[in-house]
This record gives sequence, structure tokens and C-alpha cells, in this order.
Amino acid sequence: MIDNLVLHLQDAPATILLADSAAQIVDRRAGDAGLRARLDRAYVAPGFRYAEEDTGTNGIGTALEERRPFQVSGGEHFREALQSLACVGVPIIHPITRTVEGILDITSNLSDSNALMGALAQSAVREIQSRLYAESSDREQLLLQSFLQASRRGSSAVVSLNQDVIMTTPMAAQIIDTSDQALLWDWACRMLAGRDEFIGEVRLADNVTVSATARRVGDSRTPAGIVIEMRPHPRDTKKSPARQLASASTVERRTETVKVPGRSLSTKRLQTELERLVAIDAPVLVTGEPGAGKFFAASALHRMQDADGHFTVFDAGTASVDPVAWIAGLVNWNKVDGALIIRHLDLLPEQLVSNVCAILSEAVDNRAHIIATAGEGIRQGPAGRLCDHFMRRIEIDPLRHRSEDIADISVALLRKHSPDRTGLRLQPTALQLLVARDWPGNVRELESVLASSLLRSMGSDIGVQHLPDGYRDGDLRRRNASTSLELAERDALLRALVETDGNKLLAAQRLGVARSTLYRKMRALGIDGSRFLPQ
Ligand SMILES: Nc1ncnc2c1ncn2[C@@H]1O[C@H](COP(=O)(O)OP(=O)(O)OP(=O)(O)O)[C@@H](O)[C@H]1O
Repeated sequence: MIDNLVLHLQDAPATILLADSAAQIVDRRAGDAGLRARLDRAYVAPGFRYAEEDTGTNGIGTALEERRPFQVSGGEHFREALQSLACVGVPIIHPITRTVEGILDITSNLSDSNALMGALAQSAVREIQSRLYAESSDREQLLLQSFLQASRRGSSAVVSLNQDVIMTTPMAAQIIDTSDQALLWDWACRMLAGRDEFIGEVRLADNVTVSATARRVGDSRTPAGIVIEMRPHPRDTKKSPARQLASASTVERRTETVKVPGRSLSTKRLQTELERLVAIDAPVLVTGEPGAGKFFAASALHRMQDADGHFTVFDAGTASVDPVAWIAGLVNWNKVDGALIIRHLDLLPEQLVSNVCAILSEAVDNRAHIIATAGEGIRQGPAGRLCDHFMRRIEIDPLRHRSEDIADISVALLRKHSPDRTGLRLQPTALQLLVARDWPGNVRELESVLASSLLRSMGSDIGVQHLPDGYRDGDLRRRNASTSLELAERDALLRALVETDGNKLLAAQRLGVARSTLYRKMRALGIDGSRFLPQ
């Protein structure tokens, strides 16, 4: 490569200097006799070192220091002996390791300098770098590609490494020191044993703690290396001045297996979805009807992600009481202190939507743990545009679509309301009645029915006689609806009634039918009108 460049400069009054990563000249080529003599007199020759700290501003040392092409002419040189020269130095950066391998410099007499010198040096260096890339192994190339992919993804600090090489984004370079390479490698190898991805916290050598996601690159038998995406804890971004070379210690998040009560297909799907989301640091939106268990699922997910961490709950439904204080609280939410759950996002007052949008965008960048719950209608309201921030969604089915869950959920709820009386159960006939209902208020309604039944049963199993009024009647069944069309109609009708708080006129308008039609349909489909508020 250098020989090629020499050919280019054969007749030009310029010389090519090659320096190593310590700014020591290792080669000098081309240049006429006059220039060579001048360079000799100024000690610009192999064996001499041109580090900026020793020689001041110069083409080699300053380009090395600044890691970028650097042009310097005449009097801009610090040393007098160099002031009759013009130089341009270009760092040769290894494409895999990103370390500066050396400097290619073109020097001429000041009177002969021209703007093309810089372009020529840069194109030569590009050529050298692409050869270095071609000569690197497949493993290193694969590692580089994964590194670039992760770096492009977002704002976290990225480190790619194996036993031989380490690549860092500028942000990562601020966080880690050279001594951290072995430490990170050791941590990631231990954590990735038997899996492809691990999320946890790692304490670096100078007590900087970072949340890190480590991913294996390549197959498990012959891995090319590991990509680690790190997010420093804000209090740790500045390294402590007294660097303590303590040994590595890993602070892993303790995860917990949470089993959602229920045996329906819908609950099994929910369980699988929650387990999948545990490893993903992205905002999650949980939607469903009122009382269906959105918050229950959100807190289960949080416990699965971080069993010991706490979370802060903000209820968007109460934001209109004091919007300024509400949004100030949200802005000041400190991600270090755990996860954030925003309930009833669909009820967020319109005036706060933009502020929450900004907070969510930042959270997405920081991969903070945010879970929001909302009614299914969120898309239609002003808060609809917030949905775009949630790449992960969970939908909680209404209880009437998963009546197989009622037995298991009842056991959990009875235990919750009567922790001392374990083994307390619903008698089969009572359970049968409960299973046959529509539950427009979903699990919340079931919970309040069971809580009041418990008071009546005074410690014994719950029978039909203990159920509250209106829940003992076996005729109030939904199972008269037999076809899927009828079931769909029932759902639409019930939803409209729930959403309008039982206001039949509004529900009929929402459905686009006359009120008389609504009553007729309710009777035909066995919907109990008395369960909704009288108009
Ligand atoms: N699968 C479940 N097992 C046991 N309890 C549940 C389950 N789902 C919900 N619950 C309980 O039911 C009640 C209502 O649930 P939750 O508050 O999660 O509903 P929601 O969908 O967030 O309601 P809303 O949006 O109306 O506030 C809570 O007390 C919750 O603990």
C-alpha cells in the first residue's frame, strides 16, 4: 500500500512518514534530496518520536492525540525546526478493535504544500483499513457486525469483546477502563453459560455499577464473542477519583416465577407472554376491560423481572385533579429506584399527552422498566398516540371469555381475603353459578362477591346461600347464547353497557340501535338488565 503511494508521489516534493501508535516514526519514503536533508536536520526520521506531549503541535502527535486527520503548516508547528514544513497526519484505526494502529503522514516543504495532500493520505489510510478488515478473521468480522448493529440500535453504551479484542462506543469508553475488559469477559461468560442472552447488573472495577444486557455472538460451541449493552446508573456515571481495583462482583436481579392463576388457554397464553417479556427492557402496554386484571398482570411482570425491586404507580385517572403536580411527579420519577407502572393511561387528560410522550421516548432510549395499563379504547382517545411508544402489548381477556379460570382465581382471591383460613373453598354449586355469569366487572366484581360471601360464611366453605343477592339466581346465565354470532353480540352489548355505566340510551346510541332493540336483544341474550344502574 505504502509502495503504491510512493509511486503516486514519485515526482512530488513530498515524503511519506509512517509512525507507530506511540508516535515514533518507523518508516520514511519518497521525497527529493533537498526535502530529505531538511527532514534529517529537523530529526524527522525513523527512530524519532513525535508525541504531542514532547514536541507540541505536529502532524503525527496531534493526529494521534485527537484520533482524526490533522493538518499543520509552518508556524502552527510548536517546534521551530518544523516551521518550514507542512504536514498532514491521518490515524490508521483498526476497523475491528477501533484502536489507533499508527499514523500515516505526508510532509512537504511549506512552499510546496497543497490541499490534495490530505485527500491522498486519507484515501491511502482507507485502503489500509479495508485491508486490515479483510485480513481479520471471520470471528472478528462477525463480532464487528454485531457491535455495529447494537451501536445503531440506541443510546446505550456498547462493548463487544472476546479474549483478544474489545470494541467500545465512545459512551462505553467513558464507563469502562482497560482493566474492565477481563472483568466483563469473565462476567458475561459466567452469565451466558447455557443461554444466549442475560440481563443483570455488573459492578466494574472502580465501583461503577451498570445494568447490562449480554448477548452471545455466533454459535455456542465456537462463539465469536459477546456484545454487552450497558446503561450506567446515573449516580455512577462519573468514575470515583480514587479508583479502587476491587475484584469484580456481580449484582444480579433476582427474578421470581409468578404463576398467574387460571387454566384457560387465554391465561396460559398470558403466562407465556409474561415469561417472554421478562428478558425485554421495553415499555409494555397492558390493555383490557375494567377490572380484568391489567394491573395484576403488570405487577406480576414486574415481580418476574425484579423480585426485590419496588415500583412506583402513577394513576392517569387521577391526573386531572392536579395535572401540574401529577406530571411533575412523573418527571421526577427516578429510574434507579425501580420500575414505573402507569395505570389507566387511556384516562390521561389531553393536556398532558405531549409531556408523557416525551417521558416515554426518553424511557425507551434508556430502556427503563415502564408498564402501563389502559382500557381497550385508548386508541380512539387523545392518549392514543402514546401507544406508539409501546412495542410490547399484552391483552387481558375479559373474565367471561375464560370462565375456566374462575375456580383457580377464586382460590387465590379467597386466600388473599382470608389468609388464615387456607383450604377454604367454594362449594361446587356456588362455583357453578359463578362460572355461568357474565362478570361485566370482571375479576374485580368476582373479588367483591367473594369478599362479601366470606363475611356471610363466617369461616366455613362458601355455598350458594352465602353469595350476595343477585348472584344466587341460576337463571341469570349467559349460556342461552349458543352461536358465536350471539356470543359476539353479547360481548358488544355488555361492553357498551359497561362503558356507559349502564346508561341504556347511550349504550343503544353507541351500538347504533334503538333503545327498544337494545332491550329486546338483552332479553333474547339473557343479559340481566338489573345489574346495570337504572336510568
Ligand atoms: N388472575 C388473577 N388472579 C387473582 N386476582 C386477580 C387476577 N386478576 C385480577 N385480580 C384481582 O382483581 C382485582 C382487579 O384487578 P386489576 O386491578 O388488576 O384490574 P385492572 O384491569 O387493572 O382494572 P382497572 O383498569 O379497572 O383499574 C385486583 O384486586 C386484582 O388483584
